[in-house]
Amino acid sequence: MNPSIKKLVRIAEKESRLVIGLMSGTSLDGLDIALCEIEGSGPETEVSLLKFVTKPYHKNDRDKLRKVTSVDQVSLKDLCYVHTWLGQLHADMIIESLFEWDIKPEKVDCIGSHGQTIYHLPNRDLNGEETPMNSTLQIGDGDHIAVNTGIITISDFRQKHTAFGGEGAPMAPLVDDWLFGDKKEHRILLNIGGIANYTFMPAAEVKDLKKFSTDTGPGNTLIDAVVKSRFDKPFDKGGKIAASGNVIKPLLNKMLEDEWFRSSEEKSTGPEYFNLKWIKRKEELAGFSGSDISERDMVATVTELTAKTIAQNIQHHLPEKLPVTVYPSGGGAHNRFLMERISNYLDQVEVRSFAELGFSPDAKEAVIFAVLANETVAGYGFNIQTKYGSDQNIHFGKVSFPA
Ligand SMILES: Nc1ncnc2c1ncn2[C@@H]1O[C@H](COP(=O)(O)OP(=O)(O)OP(=O)(O)O)[C@@H](O)[C@H]1O
Ligand SMILES: CC(=O)N[C@H]1[C@@H]2OC[C@@H](O2)[C@@H](O)[C@@H]1O[C@H](C)C(=O)O
Repeated sequence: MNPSIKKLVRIAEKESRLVIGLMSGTSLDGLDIALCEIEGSGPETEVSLLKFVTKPYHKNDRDKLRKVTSVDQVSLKDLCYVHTWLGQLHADMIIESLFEWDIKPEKVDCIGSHGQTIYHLPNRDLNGEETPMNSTLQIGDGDHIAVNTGIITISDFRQKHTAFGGEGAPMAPLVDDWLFGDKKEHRILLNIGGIANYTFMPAAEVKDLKKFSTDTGPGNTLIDAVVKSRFDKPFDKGGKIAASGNVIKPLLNKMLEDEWFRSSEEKSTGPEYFNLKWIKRKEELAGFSGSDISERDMVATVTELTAKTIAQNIQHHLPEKLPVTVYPSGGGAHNRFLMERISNYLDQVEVRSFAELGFSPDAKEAVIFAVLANETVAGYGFNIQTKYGSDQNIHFGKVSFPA
């Protein structure tokens, strides 16, 4: 037997595994690395987060990634190179972190790597011609991570989802209830990354309510884009700029009329859709020209749009008056003004710190990819509700061996 397969079987049979989860999000701030001890699989999965770090991308790294991420035109030469280079960079970051934590790579059973989404194209894409299939593309090659760390690596999780007719996102909801569901409390896990998404997990004791999850639209992506282009800062710390501006109502209303917000089913999106060009189109539709709206008012307006679209989506899917607790994660949870605005719209919910669920909110997505990898190696997989996938269990990701 291939010795690598033999090793994989041994790992699958262990009672608990040491798994590294990796997430490189849309805001390109760095690579999140979560070292987890995972016992069991499926709904019985238990995770202890042993170590967590975000290894920041240097400016040069970020520039390389920006050249190929969410852009319409790309040089194939750049793309080919960045795919390999990023796998190598992630491997280096893992080795460096393990060294800093004084943990030998041989101790780690496997890595679950999300990679970098460079384009996300659900067929509902509304920017131009409709595509007949959902597609999405993540780079940062798994073989390079496996070879350069010596650790079995599972990567490219989203393709199987699209192969089964799904949009390839959001995937966190697949395991959110295993890790964070509660018997008595109705919970919402709200992640505000570049894009915002949430999972509504009804209390397990209540049988007639269903889990629901979706992207809600922009998280930090429009706020960051405006702040970067008009203030030359990476983001609006604490939402201070937004708090000092006025919401331009006619523009906000034009934005809210966007077709993407209309459908109330589970859906996904990305910065390919919500970006500066999108804002410019809405300005024109509302009868403004580029210089009519002050920088601060523009940040206030896109912050209000973000808050309102998150809150409206949640409200639409919650049974009236149901008491729900929201646990926010992702960088946007640090934007105090944005969080205040969301709470303002949602009077039936209580907001509590995600840390009460056991670990830092910043680690959540990396932990999710550790759990998805654990499931690929040792679990029964997922019965997902897509066009073709409701009567069989499927696993996500591709396995790369170090040799
Ligand atoms: N103190 C803060 N105040 C306001 N915003 C903040 C703060 N800290 C982080 N953010 C926001 O969070 C962003 C980073 O969030 P995060 O790391 O969750 O995104 P990501 O993982 O790249 O996104 P995604 O989940 O969409 O892939 C920053 O770009 C910024 O907009
Ligand atoms: C295509 C892609 O990378 N989507 C990300 C992104 O970041 C947040 C939101 O948009 C979500 O759809 C997804 O990530 C999380 C981890 C998910 O799949 O659940």
